[in-house]
Amino acid sequence: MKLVTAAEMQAIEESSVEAGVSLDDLMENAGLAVAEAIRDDLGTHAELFGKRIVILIGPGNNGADGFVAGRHLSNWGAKVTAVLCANRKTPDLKRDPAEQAGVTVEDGLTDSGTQLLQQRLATTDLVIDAVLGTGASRPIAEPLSSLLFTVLESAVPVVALDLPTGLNSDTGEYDVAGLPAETTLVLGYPKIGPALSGDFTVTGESSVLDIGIPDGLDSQITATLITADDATELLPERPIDGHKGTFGSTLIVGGSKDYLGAVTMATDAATRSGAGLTFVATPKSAYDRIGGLVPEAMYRPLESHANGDLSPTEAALTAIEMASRRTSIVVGPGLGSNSSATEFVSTLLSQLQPDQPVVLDADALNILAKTYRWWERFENPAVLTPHPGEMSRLLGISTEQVQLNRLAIALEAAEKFNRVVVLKGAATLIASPDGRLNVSPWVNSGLAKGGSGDVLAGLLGGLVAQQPEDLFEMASLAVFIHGYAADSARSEFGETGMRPTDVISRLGSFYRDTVQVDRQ
Ligand SMILES: NC(=O)C1=CN([C@@H]2O[C@H](COP(=O)(O)OP(=O)(O)OC[C@H]3O[C@@H](n4cnc5c(N)ncnc54)[C@H](OP(=O)(O)O)[C@@H]3O)[C@@H](O)[C@H]2O)[C@@H](O)CC1
Ligand SMILES: [K+]
Repeated sequence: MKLVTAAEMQAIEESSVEAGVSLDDLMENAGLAVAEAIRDDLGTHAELFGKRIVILIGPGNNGADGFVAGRHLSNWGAKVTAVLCANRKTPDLKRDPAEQAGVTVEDGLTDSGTQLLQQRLATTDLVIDAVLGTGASRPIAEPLSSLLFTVLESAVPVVALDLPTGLNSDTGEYDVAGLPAETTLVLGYPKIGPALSGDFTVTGESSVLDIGIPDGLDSQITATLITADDATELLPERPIDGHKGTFGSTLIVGGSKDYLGAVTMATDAATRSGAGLTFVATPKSAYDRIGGLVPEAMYRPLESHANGDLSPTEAALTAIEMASRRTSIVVGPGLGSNSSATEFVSTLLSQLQPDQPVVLDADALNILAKTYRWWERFENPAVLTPHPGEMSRLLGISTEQVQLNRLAIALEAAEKFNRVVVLKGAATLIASPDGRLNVSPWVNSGLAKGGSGDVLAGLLGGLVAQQPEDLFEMASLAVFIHGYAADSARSEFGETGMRPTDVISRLGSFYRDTVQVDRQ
């Protein structure tokens, strides 16, 4: 499912006009679709008759849509009052027809406006928020903030038209002076901001309404929300007569004397990915304590000094030998980033067969961030899986800068490094150097715990092992499956109580559920 930015929606509007569907057509379609959705939600025309509806009208086209919806609702028997929450341009083309259809227009901007609205709300069944849509451009100020607060206090149910006022369509940032909705009726395409924030307390339940945008214009949209159907399509084939060689093999390079859990979780996750074989290369100091912990995997120690640190040159030779017949390699979980680990990673990456796909996670990313123009030092196709802190180090900017514009940052990093980038966070983003961008539908604070990233890296390594040509697709699939399993862990333990190991044990559930659907 495509997700639009405000600028893309604007461009689509312009292309619609060129294709013969005018802005007026779109607004008429939008207003009618909103009115129909409200009527259908109530059940019948009879239910709508006599209902008291207040429409909050803003300064732009969102407000114009509100007038069109009000016109239809009034024609169908509702008692509609449009409350002006901003000055509107004259002539106000959608206002006159609405008034002719019986809509009462009141000015919310006068001194007595808020008081009048307060009285009216006492007998109002429904508020339609047509104040701001995709054109919101600055913080909400007086007198609008008081008007919106009056509505919020009244506890009358709110239906937002296109977006709840205060919710930024691109970033998902929410202005606390805004108006949360019970329902959001989204026009044409879902907006990317709400998907990125994942805060459904602001949008309530969303549905997307068809407003008659001509077909074929969505190629202008960069971002796609990954749906369960998309993920099902991406699952690597599992031929009935396949053997373990059919499903590829992954090598996980990680662990250190100080960090033992990360590589174990990545390995455990890889064994639930469907890959045929999982190998682990871990420093001798770690091998002595965790070697064999995941019984399905094959472990080998990497040469270490007496103090437990890697012996970089010999260890890299061993890892390269182990990597030689593997169809994917994961580097990073728990590896540490001291000088031995840094030299080891540099040597390993520069000597791998250049067509071998690599998943770079955790400490591998911190090591690369310290390496001058690392992206030119090896040729291998790769997926990088940074969290915002790791991304800030990779790009040399602050974490706040990353968080403020995650979409652009993910795309910029993918293009600059010429690698697939998974920018983790609420609604993880997957960006490809060719400009494609997928958005995870999962938002789950239960994943904000040490170990979640290791699980994702191992799962991804195992998926890439099965389909090494399709890094963007496998990264998107891994993020989806990881989120799906985490959702199941959340239903059992809650966001507070769930652990990364609970996610691992549920990684198989998406395959199981999908296969069951397939066979029904
Ligand atoms: N694109 C499409 O295909 C279609 C779009 N459609 C509809 O159009 C909507 C977008 O319309 P829009 O561009 O007129 O923007 P909208 O949100 O109504 O308001 C912009 C106005 O608000 C003002 N303003 C900004 N921030 C503010 C603040 N904090 N407090 C107060 N004022 C503020 C801003 O002022 P400015 O920034 O210019 O100073 C400007 O005057 C879209 O959501 C959908 O409903 C459909 O009808 C048909 C198909
Ligand atoms: K709105």
